[in-house]
Amino acid sequence: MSARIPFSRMNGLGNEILVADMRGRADTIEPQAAIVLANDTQTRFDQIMAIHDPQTAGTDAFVRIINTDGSEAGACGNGTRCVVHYLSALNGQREFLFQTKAGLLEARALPGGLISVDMGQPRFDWQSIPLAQKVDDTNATLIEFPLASPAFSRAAVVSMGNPHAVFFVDADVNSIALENYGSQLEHHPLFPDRANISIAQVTRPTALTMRTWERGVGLTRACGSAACAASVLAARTGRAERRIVVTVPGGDLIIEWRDDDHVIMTGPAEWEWSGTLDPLSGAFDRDAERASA
Ligand SMILES: N[C@H](CCC[C@H](N)C(=O)O)C(=O)O
Repeated sequence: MSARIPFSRMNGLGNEILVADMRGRADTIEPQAAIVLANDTQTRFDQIMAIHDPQTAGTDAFVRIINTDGSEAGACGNGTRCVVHYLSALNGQREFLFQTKAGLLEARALPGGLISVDMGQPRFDWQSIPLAQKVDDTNATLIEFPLASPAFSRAAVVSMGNPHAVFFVDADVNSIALENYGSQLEHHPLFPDRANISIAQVTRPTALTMRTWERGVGLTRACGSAACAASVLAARTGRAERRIVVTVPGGDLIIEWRDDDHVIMTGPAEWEWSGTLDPLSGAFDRDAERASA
């Protein structure tokens, strides 16, 4: 019988996150446990952020990112802010260095409650995204996806530690039925590791609005790494400045693509409730309600 795992149900602008504290343990949350948690209305999640003991000197933790379908990702902006909120509430620490399977992420709890994450440098070369074949990206090539929809068919692509395709549109993103095309595009043969699919409308050089169909999840209310991807691609294609407010269904993020090529994402994280879970069965219980952390 494995000891139960402390976890917190949180969200980053409505991106539903379970933060599981696996530190001091050698086990993981088994796939069947993740399926049970994903199918319970109380614990359904877009991602599980599993905090493990550091694997590299100088880092605070190794963080595994698990999507609803059990697939693992290399980046999760909203989830990383939730991990900062969780750890900072435990011991007051405000500066963190996390390792994920895509690299290192510096993060900081700011005065006033917002959290900023250095999401690293964007990767534009086709092998890093990855794409199944070479695509000339000298001008951030827009790749043609002949779709039934007249609303969008040409995407720019980038990796933020995870693969993103962003379709820039002139229409209100809430008027486009992304759910009708998301799965087909997520699984497009050009994306050997699948891809996160976003539609984005640049409304001013310093503002864009977007929605995302997430790889391994589907439509979500926010996707932090997609907000970074859309901002970088908007700047790279001359649509926007390098510091921009990104509006997603769950709220606003501030994204800055710094001159040192690092992409800084700043936004909130919200604690909802805490409990413990069984890593084998996915059975869980909730702690007595307490004031928000
Ligand atoms: N579904 C994404 C991982 C989570 C990204 C998103 N929740 C974020 O805030 O960045 C992927 O498979 O690449």
